[in-house]
Amino acid sequence: MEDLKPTSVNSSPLTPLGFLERAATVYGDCPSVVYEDTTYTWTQTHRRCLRVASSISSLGIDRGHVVSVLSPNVPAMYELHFAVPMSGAILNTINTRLDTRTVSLLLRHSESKLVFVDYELQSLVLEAISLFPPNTPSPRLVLIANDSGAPSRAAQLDHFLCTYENLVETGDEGFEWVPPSNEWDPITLNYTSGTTSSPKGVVHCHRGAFIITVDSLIDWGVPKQPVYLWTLPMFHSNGWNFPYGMAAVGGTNICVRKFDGQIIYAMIKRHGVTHMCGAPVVLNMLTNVRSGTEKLEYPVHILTGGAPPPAQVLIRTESMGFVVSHGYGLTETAGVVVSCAWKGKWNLLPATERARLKSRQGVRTVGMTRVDVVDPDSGLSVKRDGMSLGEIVLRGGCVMLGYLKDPSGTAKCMKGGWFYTGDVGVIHPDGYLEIKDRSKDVIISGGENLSSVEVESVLYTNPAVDEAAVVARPDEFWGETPCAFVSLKSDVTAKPTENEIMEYCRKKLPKYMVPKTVVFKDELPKTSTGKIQKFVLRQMAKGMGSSRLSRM
Ligand SMILES: Nc1ncnc2c1ncn2[C@@H]1O[C@H](COP(=O)(O)OP(=O)(O)OP(=O)(O)O)[C@@H](O)[C@H]1O
Repeated sequence: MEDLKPTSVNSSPLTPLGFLERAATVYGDCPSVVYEDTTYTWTQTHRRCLRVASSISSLGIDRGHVVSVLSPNVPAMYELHFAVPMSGAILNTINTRLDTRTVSLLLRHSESKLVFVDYELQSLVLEAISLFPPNTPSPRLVLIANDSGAPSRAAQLDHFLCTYENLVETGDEGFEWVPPSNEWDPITLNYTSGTTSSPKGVVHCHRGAFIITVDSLIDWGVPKQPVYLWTLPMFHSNGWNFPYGMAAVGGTNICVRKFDGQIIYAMIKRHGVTHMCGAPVVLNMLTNVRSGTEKLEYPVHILTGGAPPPAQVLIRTESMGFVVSHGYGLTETAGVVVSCAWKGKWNLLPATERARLKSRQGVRTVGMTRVDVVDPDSGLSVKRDGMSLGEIVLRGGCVMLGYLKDPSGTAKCMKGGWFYTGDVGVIHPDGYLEIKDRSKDVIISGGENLSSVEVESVLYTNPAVDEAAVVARPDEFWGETPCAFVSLKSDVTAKPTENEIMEYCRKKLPKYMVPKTVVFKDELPKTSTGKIQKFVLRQMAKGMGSSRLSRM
């Protein structure tokens, strides 16, 4: 059999871009993208993407160039996920809630040649470019005009080449899109959300994007033609690659510019939404605007990840009629690579036990090669006892190529055949993995490693608590002690005191894990993807000085 080798017949580069043409053939007259009063079909979406890709090409954008997009989840944002790489370029979606200085830095770092800018974000981008040092080439700009198609009143059109719709109109729908010459060609550049550090430029290739897309559909059990509500920002890790996934299964993408709990329920009712994704904060939103007695008319599937979902939040969400799946991944893996694969027999367990099991991150998805938890010193696998802590390491086809222009950062996390996640976890005897913390968030009190996530999950069981985050506060004696930041539910009449919260924890946690400080806040600081910014809280806790001194 040695003479049997890969040939051009069986080794075409893997890419998710081909899903679009197939969707147009199979689902041509079915809805592809719905936004306010506009509905496109898959035939239209296919043609619009080809037109935009041809226009991008005719602007001189070529293989390997970076094209950035700053936009909420509107149809142009969806289409650009195909149109940009179809022109051969690399898609760089930028977090729309970043400050001017960071956007400026990212545009320079990526050497972006062309930037698509939603009309609401034009001043952010124009100011970001004005911060470029002299003699730095500026990218050209295309305006994604307001929803009626006309440039907004305030649009400073003279800064822009044209509008997005101009590119659609003047483009060629017979354009032969540029396939990757090699499946390892980059397709996307995403800057991490910066929960713990300054953003790093994660580069993924066509092959990785193909693998994660197909893998995520299988893992979540997405059927053909789902109705998918875009509650996850597409700028965040390319919406876990579901823009490509929806083309693969001919789904309907329901786009929304902004949303809250009420809007989500209205969209579910209006469009018959079947699937959506979101960080645990989205689950919280859903349970805060409705009482537990108002049930959904039919089950809606929600995939949550991006931060640990507290068991209590899972219970509340499921009791409203949502079917929650839980996945874990990083920008560096392009989406969910570990998930809490559900066993039918667990349905027979009481709700609290089900939620406890579901809050575990789980096992590798079928597309991943290996996942392990290793001892940071020896590099050996930790015991599968649900207690031995180690760092979560991953290996598989959708791990990034590396960080852009950062060989030392890349080498630090990709070594010895593993990607080191920086997350601390355990493996339970049944083989399911559970995150205990990020290495930077672990609290070391009196030499004891303490999981902030475990303390938080107890705080979430307190009926008065809306959100909770626990960080280290310096302590002269213990080194560090847990400091809890808590926001209370708006309808709480008898607000608990600091001591009452501590007393509550004392009943449920070992002494060393009980927060020694409780700070009440109206709201906890979050990233654009709804993750609590622990580094901000850590700074606040540090600013309070030693917990020991403050109690003297
Ligand atoms: N299901 C989950 N449970 C617990 N934590 C999760 C889960 N999914 C993701 N995470 C956390 O989110 C991290 C990945 O987040 P992301 O790639 O969006 O960037 P970030 O880590 O927030 O930003 P930065 O790396 O700049 O700090 C993981 O390393 C993990 O800590």
